[in-house]
Amino acid sequence: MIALGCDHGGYELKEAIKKYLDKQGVAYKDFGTNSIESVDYPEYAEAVANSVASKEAEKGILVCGTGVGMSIAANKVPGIRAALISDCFSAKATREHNDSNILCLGGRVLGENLALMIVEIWLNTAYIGAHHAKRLEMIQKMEDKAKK
Ligand SMILES: O=C(CO)[C@H](O)[C@H](O)[C@H](O)COP(=O)(O)O
Repeated sequence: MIALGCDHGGYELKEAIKKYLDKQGVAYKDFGTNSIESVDYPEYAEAVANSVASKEAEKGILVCGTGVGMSIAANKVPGIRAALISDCFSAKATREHNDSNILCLGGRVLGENLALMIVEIWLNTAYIGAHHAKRLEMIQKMEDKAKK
């Protein structure tokens, strides 16, 4: 299951992503928001990040105006590797190298076609491990130190 969340700046793109996931038969849980009425993105970032960190969701997708606020907020939750992506190369690389578990997108930045291409690549690319695993372990150690 994919956890989805957005603020008012990402609402339209989140709805387009839902239609895409429906067509692909991919299950999702929509954590809102559910209109273009102004809301505060950290609330939705936290809900989606908690769903991913607790393993309720396999991955998450967050959309705000730029994707920046969502990525900053989601990355505060231990275990989250949220990646703000606006191109296809990085969509593939962040799955292969970073094992990113949340994709952040800018609803006011990306056209719908490019955004959906990024979603498709990101959802369908596997983490390759190998020498990248050491780097993820280093990030994990940073989180462990911050907890103390
Ligand atoms: O958090 C953001 C920027 O880092 C998002 O783009 C928000 O959607 C944006 O800040 C919302 O702005 P608004 O003036 O409240 O519409």
